[in-house]
Amino acid sequence: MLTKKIVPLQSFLSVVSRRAGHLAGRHYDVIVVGGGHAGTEAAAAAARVGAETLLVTQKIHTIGVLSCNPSLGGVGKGQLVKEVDALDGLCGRAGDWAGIYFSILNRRKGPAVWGPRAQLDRQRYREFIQSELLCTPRLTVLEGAVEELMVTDANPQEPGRHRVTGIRLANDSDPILASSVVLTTGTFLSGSLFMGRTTSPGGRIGDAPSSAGISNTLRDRLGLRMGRLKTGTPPRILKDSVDFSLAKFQPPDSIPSPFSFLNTHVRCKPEEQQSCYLTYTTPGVERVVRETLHLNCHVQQDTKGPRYCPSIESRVLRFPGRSHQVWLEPEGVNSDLLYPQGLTMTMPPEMQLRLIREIPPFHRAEIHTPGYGVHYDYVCPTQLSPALQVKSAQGLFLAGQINGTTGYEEAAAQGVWAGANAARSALSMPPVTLSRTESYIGVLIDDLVTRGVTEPYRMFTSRAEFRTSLRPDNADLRLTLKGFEEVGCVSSFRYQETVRVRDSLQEALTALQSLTMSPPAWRKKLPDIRMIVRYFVCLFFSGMEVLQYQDVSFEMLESVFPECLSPYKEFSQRLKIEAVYRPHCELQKRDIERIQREENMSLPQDIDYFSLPVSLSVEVRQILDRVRPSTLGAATRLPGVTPAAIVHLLNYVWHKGQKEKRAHKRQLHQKEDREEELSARNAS
Ligand SMILES: Cc1cc2nc3c(=O)[nH]c(=O)nc-3n(C[C@H](O)[C@H](O)[C@H](O)COP(=O)(O)OP(=O)(O)OC[C@H]3O[C@@H](n4cnc5c(N)ncnc54)[C@H](O)[C@@H]3O)c2cc1C
Repeated sequence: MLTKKIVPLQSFLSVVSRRAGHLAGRHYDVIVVGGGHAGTEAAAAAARVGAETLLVTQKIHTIGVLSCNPSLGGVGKGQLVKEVDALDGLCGRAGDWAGIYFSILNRRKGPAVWGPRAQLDRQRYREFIQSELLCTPRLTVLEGAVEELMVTDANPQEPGRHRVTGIRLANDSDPILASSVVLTTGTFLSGSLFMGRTTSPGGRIGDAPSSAGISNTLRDRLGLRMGRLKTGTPPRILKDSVDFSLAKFQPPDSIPSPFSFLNTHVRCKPEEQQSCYLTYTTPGVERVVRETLHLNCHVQQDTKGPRYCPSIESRVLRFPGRSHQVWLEPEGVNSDLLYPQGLTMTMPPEMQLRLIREIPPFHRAEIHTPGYGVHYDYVCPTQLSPALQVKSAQGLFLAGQINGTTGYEEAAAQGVWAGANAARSALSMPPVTLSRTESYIGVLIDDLVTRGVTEPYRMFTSRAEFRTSLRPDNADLRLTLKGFEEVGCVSSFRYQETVRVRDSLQEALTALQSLTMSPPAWRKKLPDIRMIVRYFVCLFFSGMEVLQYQDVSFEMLESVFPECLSPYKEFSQRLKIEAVYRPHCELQKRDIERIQREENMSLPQDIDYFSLPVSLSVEVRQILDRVRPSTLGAATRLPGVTPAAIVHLLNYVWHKGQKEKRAHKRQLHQKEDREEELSARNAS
C-alpha cells in the first residue's frame, strides 16, 4: 500500500501564520496569491526552484479544495496530470492518495489518447495537498485576503511598462514585497453567485469574492484587457435517498493505474474501490427546464460558460428532445453525498428538486446542497508571455482560471509553469518555455497566449497535433529531465529515477532490436501470431517489429527469450506502447527536424493562402495571409501558426518547388533539343 504520513490540518495551522503583521515589509522572492489548484502547484514549484515563497490564501482550510467534481484527469486532462507529476508537481501523487475509483477513459482508442481518471475522496485530497505544502522547504503559508497589488515604474532595462513589487492585504497598511507575484485567484475576481433569480457576491459557495482592488489594478493601473466568463456546479444529493437499482453500474478498472511516475500502485485497494453508476434524463427534465427559464438568471446571461461541461439547462436547450447522460459519482469514502455529473443547474432550489425527481434513480432523492453558477472576471491571456508573465508588467505572473481556463488540471499545469518561471525571474534566471511538440502543457500555454479564449478553455487530445508522441506513459521522459536540468523544479531523487527508467528502456529497446529472425523462425517461436510478411520489404524481423503486432505482448517475447528480456519485465507495457508508436513518432521527429533544417526556405510572396490545397485551419490561413512571412522560419514564429500547419506548408512549398524545378529542367532539355535540331539542320 502507498504509505504517507499525512500531517493533519491542526499541526498545519500551528506553523502557518494567520496574522500578517509580522510579515509586513518583508521581502520574498515569490508571492503566490490563492491556494487553489494553480496556486498550490505554483507555490510548491517556486519553492522547489529555490525561491523563498509566500502563499497567501483567503482560508487555509480550503487549500486543495475541489470546488466542483471530486475527480481528477480524463481525456486530455489525464495527460496534464501526468505532465505536472513529471515536473514534480503535487496533483498526481494527491490523486493516487485520494482516488477511490480509477478508470482509463478512451480505452478503445490507442494508448496515446487514453485518459487516466480517478474519482477522489475530497477530504483525502485536501489533506494530502496541505500536508505536502507544509513539508515544502522555503514555503510559508499565510491566511489572508489580498486587497491590492503594489505597482511601481518599470525597470527600464527590461521590457514592460510597470513593475509589480508586492501585495497589500485587507486591513493591513504595510505591503509585503516580492520580486515576483503569481496571481491565481480562480473564479474569485469580481465573482458573483447565481441561483434562480438570486445573485450574491462570492467566489464559490461559502467564500467571499476577491476584493475589487485586484481587478481594478489589473484593468485600470496595468491596462489589461479583461472579460467575464461563467461556470456552475450541480446539486449534491443524499446517497441514501437514491435508488441505485434503477441506474447502470459502471465498474472501475480492476487494477487502478497510478497517476504518478513515482508510484507503482495507488492507496485504495482494487477491491475497495467505490461504485459509479450511469443514468439518463427523461422528457420531464426538459419540461422543468423550460418552465423555469424565466426564474433562471444564470442561463439568461450572455456570458460564456464551459461548452464541454454545460449546465443541464444549456444541454436541453441546445439538444431538445434528447436524453442526456447523468453519472452518479461518490464524493468520498465516508461521505453521505453523491455528485450527479451532468446535472449542473442554477434554477431555484425547489425547482432543482423537481427536476432531479424526474430522473428514475432520483424519484425520492433529497438535495443536500443546491447547484449554483458563478460569474467571474478573467484576464485575456494573449497579454501573457509563454512563461505566463504579463508582458506589460514586470514581476507579475498569472495562472489558472484567471487566464480563462476551466478545470483543476488546466489550473495545476499553468501553476507549475508560472511558479517555476516566477522563481527563475526572482532569482535572475532566464525564462523557460515548453513547446507544443514536447508537452500538453506547451499546447495549453501556446493556445492561451497566442489565440486567447472566447469561452472557458479546457484541454482535449485533439488540441495536440503531436499527440502520438505526447503520451501519458512517456511524460516523465519528455519533462522530468528538462525539469531538473533546465528548469530546476524537479528533485534529484525523481531525476535519478527517471534516468534509471530512460537507460533501462533504451537497453530494452536495443535488446529487442537485436533479436532478429526470419518470419518462419518467428512463427516457429510464436505459432499463434499472424504475421503479414512482405518479403520484398524485409527478410528479417526484429523483436521490436514483432512487438508492434496487436496480438503480441512483451510477456510473449519474454517467455521466448527470458535471458535477454526478463530484466525489463517492469517496463512491459511501456515497451509495447513504444514499439507501436515508434515508427509514427520517428516520422513526426523527422518532420520537426526538417522544419528546423528548412528555416530559411523562401515562401512565395504571391501565394494564395486561402486556396492552398493543404490541411490548414481558416485561422492559420488568415494569419499567414495577413503577415505573409518571407521564410518558413518566420512562419514558425507567428503566434497561432501550429507546427502541424508548418509541416503542411513545408510539404506544399517543397513539392511545388520540386515540380517547378522538374518543369524548368524539362524546358531546358526541350530548348537544348531544339537548338541541337536547329544546328543539325543548319549543318545539313
Ligand atoms: C461553481 C464552480 C463550478 C465549477 N465547475 C467546473 C466544471 O464543471 N468543470 C471544470 O473543469 N471545472 C469547474 N470548476 C472550476 C474548477 O474548480 C477550477 O477550474 C479550478 O479550481 C481553478 O483553479 P484555480 O487555482 O485557478 O482557482 P480556484 O481553485 O478557484 O482557487 C482560487 C483560490 O484563490 C483564493 N483567493 C481568491 N482571491 C484571493 C485573494 N484576494 N486573496 C487571497 N486568496 C484569494 C481562493 O480562496 C481560492 O483558494 C468550477 C468551479 C466552481 C467554483
